[in-house]
Amino acid sequence: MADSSLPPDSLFLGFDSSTQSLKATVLDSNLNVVKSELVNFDSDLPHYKTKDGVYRDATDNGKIVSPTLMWIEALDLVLQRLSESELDFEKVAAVSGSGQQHGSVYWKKGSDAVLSSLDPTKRLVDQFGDAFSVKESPIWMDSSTTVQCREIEKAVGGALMLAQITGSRGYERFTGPQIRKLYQTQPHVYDNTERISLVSSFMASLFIGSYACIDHTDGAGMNLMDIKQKIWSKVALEATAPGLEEKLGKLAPAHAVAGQIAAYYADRYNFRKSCVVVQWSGDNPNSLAGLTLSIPGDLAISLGTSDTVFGIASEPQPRLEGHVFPNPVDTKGYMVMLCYKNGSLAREDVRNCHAEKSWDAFEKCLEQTSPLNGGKVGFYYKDHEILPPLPIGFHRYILQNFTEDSLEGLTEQEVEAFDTASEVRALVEGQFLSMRGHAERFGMPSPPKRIIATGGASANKSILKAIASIFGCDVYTVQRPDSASLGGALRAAHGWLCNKKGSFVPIACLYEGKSTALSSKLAVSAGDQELAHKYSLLMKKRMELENLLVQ
Ligand SMILES: O=C(CO)[C@@H](O)[C@H](O)CF
Repeated sequence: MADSSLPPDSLFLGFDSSTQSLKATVLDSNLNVVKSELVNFDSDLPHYKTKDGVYRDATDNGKIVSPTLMWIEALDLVLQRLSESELDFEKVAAVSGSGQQHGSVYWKKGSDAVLSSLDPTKRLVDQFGDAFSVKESPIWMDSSTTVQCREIEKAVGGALMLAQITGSRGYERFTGPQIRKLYQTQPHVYDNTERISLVSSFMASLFIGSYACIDHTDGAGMNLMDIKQKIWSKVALEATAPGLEEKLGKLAPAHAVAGQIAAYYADRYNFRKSCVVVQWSGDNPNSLAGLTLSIPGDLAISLGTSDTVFGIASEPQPRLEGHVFPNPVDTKGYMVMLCYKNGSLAREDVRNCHAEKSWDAFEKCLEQTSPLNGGKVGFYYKDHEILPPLPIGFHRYILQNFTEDSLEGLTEQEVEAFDTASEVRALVEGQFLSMRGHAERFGMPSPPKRIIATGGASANKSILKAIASIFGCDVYTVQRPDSASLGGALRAAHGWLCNKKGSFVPIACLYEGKSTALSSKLAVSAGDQELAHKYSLLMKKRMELENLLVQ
């Protein structure tokens, strides 16, 4: 394996600009976490008046956005907090990070001049007040572009064709449909936009003081990039909006250096001038890196604002469900993923409605109820769901003649509510039964060799037990639930090493054989296989009920 030595006294700084917060993680050259900071948008930046980091526009069906300047001010604040924690910025050799996928930032004409002349005596947020043609960025929770999805699909030859070209069929949250909606509804704003960034490349641009490229992995979350050739797809661009390629700029590999850190950071925070900024990428791709997911049979489940299931694949096999992205840390491989919108916010909603707003009470409800929930099956869509594409709504069924061992003669009765404890279990089992059902439909390993769980809810043992029972495999966790910012720091080190070697170096050479913050440990052993079989029957019934809801 190549020499993986990182300079002994160097640090690697990773960020995660997600839906609700901006996190920072600092790794030393042994890949141990030496510092971490977090800025929560709602509580630390209350003057933006977001809820869970977003604005839900009640009038425009499904429109969900976030104030672009809030993300910038969060960066000012997290750097200030790192400075107050006495981080020696001079030791930082490389910076990288992750951004929530699909979100888009619209730079007004002339803003490259602002980026390239930042005044170190001022905060960043005080210098970008007039830099954006769109002040509130559409983000991944938005579901207002169904029309644009169908138009783009039709123009390229259908949903499956778009998936085969770009890795996904048209999805409302994807950047291409969002751009098309802007072009159609605000053409003057579109014309006045000189660069369109993803959240990932937007944050990288702030660090290098010029427009950063979009990377091959996050670029696959746009319905615009050819995932095999890793170039912009001409047919997809033309189906979306005119003159788009010029506004997107060039693509680059996720491990490439986006640029040298801007003088602003050396002057204001004492970063070394030679500090490199490695391409940022999407949050889930960074989590894949942070979890060191490299075994084909493994699956990761990330329990954050969104819930995602992802793994690696050697060949892209896009379908009408799910997503395929180039692997951010393997130039030949791919990442496969499912995404759910009703993740942590749905769990919090059920906790608040049925478990006294307490995670302890939530956990007690799970412990007081039995696996399979006596045949009580629920669908909890507080927000418009992605998988399956269903509107806001709650659906509850009690399976009649439920024997756990057979679907024979099984009928279902729809009800308004379950008892409190069953509501909690129905939500949890419903989320993971759906994941298992759609993972199998997407061709993901079933059962997986093991599941590595990350994200806030991965600290909840009862939830991990449900995952182990439903998937019938061991469940591992990592030391830290913030795998995206950890992945950002690891990718900073990886990109630094590739840059030093002048060629791609397998990321495993950084951590193989070492015990680091990236190591995972067994949290819950696989449930008994008989129970997993019973869950497979319940899953089949649930998928039938879901199909009826979708029709
Ligand atoms: O839309 C998603 C992935 O496709 C979400 O997981 C966002 O990346 C969350 F920020």
